[in-house]
Amino acid sequence: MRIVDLREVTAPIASSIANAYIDFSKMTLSLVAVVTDVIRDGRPVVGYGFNSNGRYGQGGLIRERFAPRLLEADPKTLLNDAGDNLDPDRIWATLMKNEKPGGHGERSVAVGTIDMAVWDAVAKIAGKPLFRLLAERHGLTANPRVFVYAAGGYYYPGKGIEQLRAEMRSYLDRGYSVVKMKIGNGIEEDRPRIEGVLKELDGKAQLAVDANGRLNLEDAIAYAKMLRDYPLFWYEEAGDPLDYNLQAQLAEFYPAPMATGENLFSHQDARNLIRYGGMRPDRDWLQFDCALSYGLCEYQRTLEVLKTAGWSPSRCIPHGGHQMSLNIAAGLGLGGNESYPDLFQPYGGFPDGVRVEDGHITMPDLPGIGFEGKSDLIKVMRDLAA
Ligand SMILES: O=C([O-])CC(=O)C(=O)O
Ligand SMILES: [Mg+2]
Repeated sequence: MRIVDLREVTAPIASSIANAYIDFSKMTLSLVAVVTDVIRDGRPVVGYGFNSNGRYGQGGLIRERFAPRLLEADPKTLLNDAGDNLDPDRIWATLMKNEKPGGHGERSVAVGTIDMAVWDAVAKIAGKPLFRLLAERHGLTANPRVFVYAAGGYYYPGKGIEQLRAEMRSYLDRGYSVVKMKIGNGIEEDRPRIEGVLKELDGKAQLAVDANGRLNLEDAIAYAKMLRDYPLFWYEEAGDPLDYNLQAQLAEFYPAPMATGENLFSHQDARNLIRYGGMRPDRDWLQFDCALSYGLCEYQRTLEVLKTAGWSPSRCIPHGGHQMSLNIAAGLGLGGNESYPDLFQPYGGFPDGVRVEDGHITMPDLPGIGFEGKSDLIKVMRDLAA
């Protein structure tokens, strides 16, 4: 049993949306295929992975550094003790050989993308949905019903409050109970946007707001004072992701739930947020996204760090809207997952036929991560592996 190839293609996921920090006019992602010599149902098992939006494709790093490391390794060193499957942690250690600690950034995206494909292959070789495999490995009971919320509400050229309200209405109509919109371009602009959306929701769903790290301490506090007039689901990523002091100070001005963590890419950074960011385990939310942060092998270490600090995995609702985090949520008891109903296709979203009901989806029993159940996505994946 061995990995015979690792392929990468950098693909566009560009759109004309913008948050308070970046626009997505040149956004890309890496799609990878880990091809094995294991045969299931008459064809070789191929694991697939991609990074989520917000960081760009990592073709250079994957092709120059990580794929060669994996393909040059003695295949036996990448297997589990029983020799009947690949071992994700041994593969992870091989990928990260001769990498210094610290400075977690783009390489964490490259490794997270490959790691997703490896776990997909491992669950397919085991013949199980990844969420069931994960639950078994951790001695837990899987729960295929997962909370999801609808993320959107971007700034968009020429987009007025009426369009924003219509967008949010469409999420309500599709079964979501929590929706999210962007803020951070200025209180004068954002207050009427928030009030318009709340009016549209009319108490039938809750609203989360996301500043994408745009605000300095003074502005983050000014926003906090404005936002606490409204019953929000959460106030997300007010300031720079590494400014733990800002996050900690904000709690004095904002008693309601806050969320952050999508731009922290290692368990060490997650631990610093918990140690120094003043995050409150009884109400705040952690959004670490394995596809940007060294993958599920690292995410399991992050969950250990949280446990040690007294945090439940149910406080985690990852960023990114991909099926990998849906599997982790269903298998390891996270609080849910993000979803972008109208963006980043064909990568994000759910297998065909999966519907949102009362803000939840139910995972179908598909081997691996479940990409084979999403016809537009598996088509581009198979094109890469062909
Ligand atoms: O706009 C983005 O970069 C995505 C984002 O923050 C989120 O989904 O929370
Ligand atoms: Mg965000």
